[in-house]
Amino acid sequence: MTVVALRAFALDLATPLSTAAGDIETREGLLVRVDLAGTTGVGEATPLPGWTESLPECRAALERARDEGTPPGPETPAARHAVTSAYRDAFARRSGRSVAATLARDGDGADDATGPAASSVPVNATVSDGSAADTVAAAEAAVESGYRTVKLKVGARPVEEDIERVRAVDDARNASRADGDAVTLRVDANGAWDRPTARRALAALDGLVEYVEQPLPAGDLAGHAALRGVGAPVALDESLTRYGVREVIAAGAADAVVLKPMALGGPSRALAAGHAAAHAGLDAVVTTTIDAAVARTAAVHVAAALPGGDQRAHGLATGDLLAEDLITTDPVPVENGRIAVPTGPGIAGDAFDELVK
Ligand SMILES: O=C(O)CCC(=O)c1ccccc1C(=O)O
Ligand SMILES: [Mg+2]
Repeated sequence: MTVVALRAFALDLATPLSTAAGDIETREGLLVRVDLAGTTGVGEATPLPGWTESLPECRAALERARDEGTPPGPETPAARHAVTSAYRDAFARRSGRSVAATLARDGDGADDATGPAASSVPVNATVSDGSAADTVAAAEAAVESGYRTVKLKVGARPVEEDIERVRAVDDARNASRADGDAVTLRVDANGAWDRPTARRALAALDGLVEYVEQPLPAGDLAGHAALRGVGAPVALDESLTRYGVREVIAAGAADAVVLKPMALGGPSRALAAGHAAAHAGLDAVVTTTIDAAVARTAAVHVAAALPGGDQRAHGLATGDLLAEDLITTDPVPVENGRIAVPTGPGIAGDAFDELVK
């Protein structure tokens, strides 16, 4: 397999995503085209410092891959994501199957046969930090458009205000809920809290939210282990990226894990982490780092290939956070809170080929 072309892109968000770790306003990255014995594959690197290498480091790794044939290593996960997902694309296209079909078939070894990939996956709406009124309005709009899981960014304001925000959304969901039409809430603190604050939040949010994502800083595995059972379940995202799934499992630090293929080095690695989590009895959710269409679509295939991937909402509804995307027709639009998994060969057939010549 050879990297034959690179192309840089930059995309603004429609409105900045406001989180406890700062605002995300723009996403820049590179598209990669590979050749696998005459078959084309396209992949995307959209680095996000804090989660991955920087853009210059990513570009340098991809230029080395193109010019010297050196595969990007674990220190440049976004570059590795681009090359390995392009390879998955080409490999699947060669056999006329979708990436999800090839991933589900490959599994994580023979003992991990997981059955066919899901044909669609549920996704959560992603709601920025904001006032209680703005948060309720955004959550209601999401539910109105069909989402059944809503994730609120928390940790950017005093914890009592965040608890009030969640209670306000809960009140609204109970007031408007028709029978059998439950709405699930989850929150993401992006590592903002200290241990006492996290204890307070998890106790107060018990029964209100499905889980609290990354309540404590990434490095505090022991703190997360001690938080389990205090109240709402714990999901780890930044810690998973930093330590890997095996250390998180060994530390007993999480009830669920959040898998970002861009930060983990590509679809196959993200899927392997999901299998390891499932073996240990942990739920796994796939999300983007607010990627462009190629990586977002690749991540949908990963979610579809996970055991139980069609059960729990994934953080893949991030396309609408962008003001514009690489192509005008979204291959993975959200409809009624779900994304249909593309069935054509590869990530999305030849939909991306024109983008990187
Ligand atoms: O999970 C989602 O709903 C969307 C993805 C998301 O929140 C995110 C996007 C970019 C960087 C970090 C994160 C995060 O999950 O912390
Ligand atoms: Mg997160």
